[in-house]
Amino acid sequence: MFNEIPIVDLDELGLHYLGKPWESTVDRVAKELHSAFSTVGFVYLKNHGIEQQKVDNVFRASRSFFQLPDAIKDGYRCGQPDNESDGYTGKDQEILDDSSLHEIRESYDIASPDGVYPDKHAPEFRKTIKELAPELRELTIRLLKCMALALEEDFFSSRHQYMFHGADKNRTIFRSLYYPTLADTDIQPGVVRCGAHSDYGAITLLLQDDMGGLEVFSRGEWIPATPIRGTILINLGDLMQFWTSDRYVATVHRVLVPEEEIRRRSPRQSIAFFVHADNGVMISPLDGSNKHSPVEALAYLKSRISATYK
Ligand SMILES: O=C(O)CCC(=O)C(=O)O
Ligand SMILES: [Fe+2]
Repeated sequence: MFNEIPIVDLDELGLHYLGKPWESTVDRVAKELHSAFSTVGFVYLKNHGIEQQKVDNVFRASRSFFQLPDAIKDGYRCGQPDNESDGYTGKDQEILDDSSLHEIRESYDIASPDGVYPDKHAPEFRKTIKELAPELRELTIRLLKCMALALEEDFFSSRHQYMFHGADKNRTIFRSLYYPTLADTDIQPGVVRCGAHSDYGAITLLLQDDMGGLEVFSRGEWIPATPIRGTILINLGDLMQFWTSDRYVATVHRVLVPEEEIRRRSPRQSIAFFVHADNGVMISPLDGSNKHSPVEALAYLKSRISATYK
């Protein structure tokens, strides 16, 4: 079926493979990504070479942080002078869809391996993220190279040199997301886990637990992005849509309050690796068209963040 999220097998492009990948594999993956990004805008990657154990370790360490009392978590709030990009965001502090009454979601952001971690209260958090995030970075470089091939541009990876090297150079963020259990009073119109939005940057790598709930708006309908264990979901952000003159789409997605009581009573976790171009990169349409006005990567991100942080 056309309106489905395809699964792309990375084969020797996965991190487990150390040699040079076959040209035929690179061509196939480039074509499959191109076709998915020009239509549904989301794709599952399999055989990416990142061990599930590393993902599960981040989920476990994150849970031990998110289950702490609010007063402790608030001590790590993001957006403080000494903690501008890294740190905690609580319920309703980031509203992605203006029509939401509440967005019941918490998150913790890290912008570099040596960022600000809640070591005192969640001692495993740092170690588990330092094991996973650099692998997501490496996988991203491989994906960007493939994407550039399909667009006949050897381009994107050189615009992302400082990915996950710190917010002063690049705003790529490793985000651990936590959707707490919901009370009966939360079951009302306008209350969601994550309001409908498109991501802001170039691409997003998303790892979900098995609770489900993510939906993707494609061809006029919401389709579920059902978790497939061992895969990573990839979607595009607005800047990649601008860059490609809308050939690639930054698909809108959301996470609603689950209908089944059992799922409302369970927390949900996910990890997003939001990939941004280096701060000073000017994003203008690669085909030379004037479909979008040039915009600086960092300026665009700041304008979106200031519209969503409360
Ligand atoms: O938790 C999810 O599955 C999606 C989160 C998301 O879309 C976001 O934080 O941008
Ligand atoms: Fe998103």
